[in-house]
Amino acid sequence: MIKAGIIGATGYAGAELVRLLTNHSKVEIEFLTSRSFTGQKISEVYPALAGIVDLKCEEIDIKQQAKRVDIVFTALPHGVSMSVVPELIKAGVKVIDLSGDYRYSSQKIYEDWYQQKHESSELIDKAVYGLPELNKEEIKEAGLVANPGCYPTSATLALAPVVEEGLVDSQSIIIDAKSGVTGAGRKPSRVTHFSEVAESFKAYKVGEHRHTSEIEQNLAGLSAKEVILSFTPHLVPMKRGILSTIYADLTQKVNSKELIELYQKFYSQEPFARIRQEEKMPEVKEVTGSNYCDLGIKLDKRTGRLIIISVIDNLIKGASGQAIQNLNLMSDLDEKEGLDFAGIIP
Ligand SMILES: NC(=O)C1=CN([C@@H]2O[C@H](COP(=O)(O)OP(=O)(O)OC[C@H]3O[C@@H](n4cnc5c(N)ncnc54)[C@H](OP(=O)(O)O)[C@@H]3O)[C@@H](O)[C@H]2O)C=CC1
Ligand SMILES: CC(=O)N[C@@H](CCC(=O)OP(=O)(O)O)C(=O)O
Repeated sequence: MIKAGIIGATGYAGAELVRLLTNHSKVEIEFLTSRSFTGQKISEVYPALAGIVDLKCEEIDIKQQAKRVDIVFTALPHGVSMSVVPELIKAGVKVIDLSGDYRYSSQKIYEDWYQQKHESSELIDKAVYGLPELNKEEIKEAGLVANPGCYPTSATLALAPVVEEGLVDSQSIIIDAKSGVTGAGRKPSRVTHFSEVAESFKAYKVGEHRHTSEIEQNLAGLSAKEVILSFTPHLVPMKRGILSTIYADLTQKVNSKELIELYQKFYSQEPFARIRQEEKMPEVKEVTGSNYCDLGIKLDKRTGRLIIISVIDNLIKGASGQAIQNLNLMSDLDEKEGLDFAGIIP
């Protein structure tokens, strides 16, 4: 059995890791950490786990915790992850970090967009970006995986096939994405509490969200040309899910059938990317509770513009499910282990 620890287990991403790992046949959870709930059982924090995982939350103590495990998930806010990851790596433990701290190959881009100094820049070159559909072989060999952000997962999977083929103008891309409120984490805030969010719908960080740079980095790796795009995130009154509507100008004439075939070919070996063939576009509820990213592709015949709809569950394919997919690859297991289930119906 692979022994795993989860640091930041009482947050939404950490708790989702706990929940999903209870169905993983090759992983045993060895420890969980939290500051606010030290000494309490995770099943007291989340009664849904009662009788399934009753481990007590511990304080972070890397020296002794690193000896007990093979792999650690760090589900901490960005800026905090980089204060624990170096010690874990030094202790010889594999790490999957869910924050933004190790997602960038350029320290400067990280510091510009996250507005903070990178405290462990020596690990930037060692970290592998954990998007299995694009980076599988590197992830298999990695000691430190930087799990992607939720919006970048949805947008990158939607655009990768056409950007790689040079079929879209890399400066014409517009990503209009909407997220459920769990994307902002469990910590309460004025922006996310019920009466602020319910029955409303708003754009935020317009023209300046940090995920713009992560998506650009991902697509630049596939494109022969510079990628500069517009990304606007929105908050919608639902708990989970992201729907991205993406627009891009085509560089050459292609028809809908050819586009769908391109996507099917690109993702033919990928168990968690599903391409819609029919007219009906994917909906958030069709992936909620699952690790799938569903993609709908449409050519707007009047404008000749490509429109892509991409849906994921932000806590699963956008965070904890993808982290388990990465663990499977790093551990030479079936990529689908512990994740092979449909979303919740309806
Ligand atoms: N929510 C989502 O949809 C996604 C989240 N992510 C990333 O995953 C990470 C976790 O996110 P999420 O679970 O939503 O966030 P939460 O705010 O829900 O949870 C954060 C966790 O970290 C702990 N924590 C917070 N501050 C500190 C600190 N200074 N020292 C030690 N522990 C701390 C919290 O517990 P306590 O305060 O008790 O210590 C809690 O367990 C973040 O980096 C986030 O950006 C990535 C993709 C999607
Ligand atoms: C709805 C909401 O607030 N979402 C978060 C993104 C969550 C995520 O993926 O963030 P990381 O890059 O920090 O891991 C945000 O916009 O900041």
